[in-house]
Amino acid sequence: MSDSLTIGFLGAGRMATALARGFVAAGLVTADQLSASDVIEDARRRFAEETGGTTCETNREVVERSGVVVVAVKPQYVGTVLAEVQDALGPEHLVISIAAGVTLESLANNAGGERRLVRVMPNTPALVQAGAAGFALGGAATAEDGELVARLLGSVGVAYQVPESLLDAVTGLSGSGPAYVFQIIEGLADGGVRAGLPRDVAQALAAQTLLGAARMVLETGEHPAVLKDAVASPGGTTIAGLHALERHGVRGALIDAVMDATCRARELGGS
Ligand SMILES: NC(=O)C1=CN([C@@H]2O[C@H](COP(=O)(O)OP(=O)(O)OC[C@H]3O[C@@H](n4cnc5c(N)ncnc54)[C@H](OP(=O)(O)O)[C@@H]3O)[C@@H](O)[C@H]2O)C=CC1
Ligand SMILES: O=C(O)[C@@H]1CCC=N1
Repeated sequence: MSDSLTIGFLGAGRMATALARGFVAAGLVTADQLSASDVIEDARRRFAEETGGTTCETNREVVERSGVVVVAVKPQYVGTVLAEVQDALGPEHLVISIAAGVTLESLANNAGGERRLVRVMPNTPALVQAGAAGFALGGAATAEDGELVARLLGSVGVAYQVPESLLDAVTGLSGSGPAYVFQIIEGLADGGVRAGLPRDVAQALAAQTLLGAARMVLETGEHPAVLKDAVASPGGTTIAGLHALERHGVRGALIDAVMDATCRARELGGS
């Protein structure tokens, strides 16, 4: 933990709260090093309750209290928020935007080209230290800024530095991905209930199965197809289930989901 690290969120919504809670749970900061502003009083109250951080009435106040300023409003409000705080931002600030699609160029236009800017795409599992994020540094960001961002995101999951051109793909895959997986868990649990299991048991088995399978991919380093083949006995149950998934085009649906979300991120960024 660094006592001098102060992190302020402009926008105290779901992603800001997930990151802030994750940073505290990881021991990276204590609650008194966090602050957030939001136009919605309820969002400020929830941020304070869930993170223990300070909430401010204005975005400027957050900027004045913070070394790291995280822009966590919806993409369409990023320009307005940055323009509002532009003259409170100085060389002492590292500005991190987590907004889908919003480019470093657009951030620089609104925050000032000389500002140290980093574009990040996190995801909500940061809340439970299982986040997956990508980031790209703006022109004025230093190598130390990159290290700090890697440390921040690394404290709540994994983080990859990528060329900015790939951040929309990161958004379509891991930024939006938790929602796809929640839908898959819901569907598996429904299947379990359909087959006669109690709902709570079905949901726990579904979620644990995803967790276990994901850990096997990460920890064995095997190709998922190899691990899949090891589950499927000849003429057995698994190949019957896999056949159903193939009939319904599950892999194609997932590829489409990532591509559609990536395209939407590009649209949000104006390209
Ligand atoms: N949720 C997720 O899983 C992820 C989100 N992101 C990105 O994070 C950003 C925030 O998303 P999310 O947390 O889901 O959104 P939320 O709507 O939960 O949070 C954004 C908050 O900012 C408030 N806000 C709007 N305008 C201002 C303003 N001028 N000053 C201060 N606060 C303001 C919002 O109010 P209002 O509702 O009126 O807008 C809202 O409470 C987005 O840009 C999104 O692309 C990135 C990765 C994952
Ligand atoms: O749905 C969205 O636009 C945001 C960005 C990635 C996840 N949630």
